[in-house]
Amino acid sequence: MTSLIRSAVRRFGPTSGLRFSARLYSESAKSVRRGDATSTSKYELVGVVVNNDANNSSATTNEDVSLSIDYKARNEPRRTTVSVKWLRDHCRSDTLYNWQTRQRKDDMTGLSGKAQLLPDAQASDPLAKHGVLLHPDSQTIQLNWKDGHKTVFDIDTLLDLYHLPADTDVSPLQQLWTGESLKKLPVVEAANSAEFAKNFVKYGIVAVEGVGHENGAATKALCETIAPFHTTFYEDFWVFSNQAQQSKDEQYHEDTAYSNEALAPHTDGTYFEQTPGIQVFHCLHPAASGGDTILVDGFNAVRQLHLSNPHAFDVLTRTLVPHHYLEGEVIDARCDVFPVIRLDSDGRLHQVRFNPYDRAPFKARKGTTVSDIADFYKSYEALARLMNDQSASLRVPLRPGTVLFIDNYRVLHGRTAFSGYRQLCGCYLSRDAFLSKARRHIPSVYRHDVS
Ligand SMILES: C[N+](C)(C)CCCC[C@H](N)C(=O)O
Ligand SMILES: O=C(O)CCC(=O)C(=O)O
Repeated sequence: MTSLIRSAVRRFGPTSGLRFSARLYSESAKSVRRGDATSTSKYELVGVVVNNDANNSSATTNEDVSLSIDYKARNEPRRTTVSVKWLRDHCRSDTLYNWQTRQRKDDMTGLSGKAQLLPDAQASDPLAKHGVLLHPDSQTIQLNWKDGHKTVFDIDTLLDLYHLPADTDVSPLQQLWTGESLKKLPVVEAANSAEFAKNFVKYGIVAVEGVGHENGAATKALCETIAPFHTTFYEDFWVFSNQAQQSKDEQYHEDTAYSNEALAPHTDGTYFEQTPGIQVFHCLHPAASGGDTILVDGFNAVRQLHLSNPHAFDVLTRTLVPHHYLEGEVIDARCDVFPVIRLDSDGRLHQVRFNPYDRAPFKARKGTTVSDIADFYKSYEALARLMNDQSASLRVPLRPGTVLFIDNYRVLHGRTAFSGYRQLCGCYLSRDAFLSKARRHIPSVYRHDVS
């Protein structure tokens, strides 16, 4: 079956095939890309091959059919192959897609039966015999389905929906940094503002100055204007120090954060399934010496790892690492369902969960070999070295009045050892709630380019 179709395309050749099909199919299909109809195409549709990928190649109604689409990107010939099920599922016709709400209308109970092309034995064009029509004028591909529905994709919309973004590993709104490139904390006038949101999304850190520091009250009030608390067993808001154990006004837990020891860069809450998304620090009483805050762009470090040691990157995106929080013998929290590097479905960096201190015992798992474990340690160590590379970190002596907001999905924090009494207040805030409100300030993060 495939060989027949291929030869048909080969006989006419993609371009001539296009001319051929142009002769047969003059109607211009309605492009499914909404918005500026005059936008110039990013791609040039060259040709299509219908592949019947089923073993029993005699089946004509087999749903294991795919289209290989030949196109040009910046005049370079490319090919992508897409299942007809995908094409039916992503149809943007008003019948199958609610353009008002940008939601599909189908309940997915019958995709297999619906994703069947309608052959046309009378057609002379080899593609049309399989229910596929090319419309070169509108650079579109039309699929005629057995249930009578017609799907039309313009080549740009199809490829935008189907392909991963250009090989960028972060959102275009994020700017990765090192201490050397960023040099200082991004400071904004007001917390609940567009500037605050844009800087938080861009750098993963942002600070507000001039906040009252007699106690934690002004900081807490400020945080409440930004997002709901992400409450945990640490409660909503805290004031803590290295002498908290002796103080009735400060929160104390059995954790090195409540000491004067140095803390290497880490993210908090790796032992929660939902990691606290925003970490807030306000130093109310600086140490006699030391106690500087260390900040590292974890996404930048992970990108360096991807470039220098792709195998280690791969290991850390797929090895689930257990973390826990213990108070004495009691395990207050444990999570072992996430890797250190979480990618989103586009392959972009979504979250770094890196806390060497809070890792739980690495249990021997079925199917995990000793060399897998050795591989993991080599990979984790490689990332740890990048996270602790001093040239990568931004060192900030937090002072009373300056409140620091950290994206705990991306930026790691730590501190240098210190002497004397050092008091901080802060909290975790809901990152989802914050980002959902931020959309009015940074619409391009959320607006559909192609829905
Ligand atoms: C922020 N606050 C002081 C409440 C928590 C301190 C404990 C942090 C814990 N080791 C972690 O990394 O998650
Ligand atoms: O004391 C600091 O500056 C940071 C403490 C810390 O890492 C934490 O509370 O998670």
